[in-house]
Amino acid sequence: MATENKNLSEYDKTTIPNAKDFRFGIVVSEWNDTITEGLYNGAFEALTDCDVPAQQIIRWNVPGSFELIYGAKKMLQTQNVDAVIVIGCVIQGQTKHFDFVCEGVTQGIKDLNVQTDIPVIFCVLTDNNIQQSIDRSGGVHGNKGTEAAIAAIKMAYIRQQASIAHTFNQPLLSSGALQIEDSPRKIENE
Ligand SMILES: Nc1c(NC[C@H](O)[C@H](O)[C@H](O)CO)[nH]c(=O)[nH]c1=O
Ligand SMILES: CC(=O)[C@@H](O)COP(=O)(O)O
Repeated sequence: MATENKNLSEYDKTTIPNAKDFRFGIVVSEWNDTITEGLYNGAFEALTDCDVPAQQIIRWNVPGSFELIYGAKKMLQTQNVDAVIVIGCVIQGQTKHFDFVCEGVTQGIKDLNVQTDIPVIFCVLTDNNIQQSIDRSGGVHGNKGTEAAIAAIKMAYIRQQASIAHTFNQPLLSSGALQIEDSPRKIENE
């Protein structure tokens, strides 16, 4: 399904875990800042709508989308957060630079998700033109910042529940609910 068939701002609060105790880092690229500010506002408003206190949302700015990688890495290393959202807008220019920036950021953020324990949510528009960016940052297709905020809450919850499940050696059910048995299973290979 392409974005044009899905409004990025739609979410069902009944399907979203309790986020009031989570802390979120948001790293925002200053390139195409009219777009990235719109994405940030979508993310911030969705987080607060899901009961995340504003004081639990940390924002850092970086020059461009390529710097989102380092900014997110330092956020993870120095801040007590449950998830990080990186926000950028890369728009095709006259050269191949677009390709390298998009690929570099994609791979860099993927690497952070593999190498660290904190989920990093990819809220980077990679558009052919400014109109596509406008449409996806609060325009006709909704706001990708909103989508990213909801993803951040859900991934922070999975991280939290998976940690508890591991501690008690209990299964984490597909619903995301823990199945804590009366007496925790004997830990294998004790
Ligand atoms: N053209 C865009 C860029 N380019 C800048 C790079 O992201 C980076 O800051 C520079 O290469 C220095 O390392 N960045 C965007 O976010 N969006 C663009 O459209
Ligand atoms: C993504 C970019 O770096 C690009 O917008 C820069 O424009 P150009 O390719 O014309 O130098």
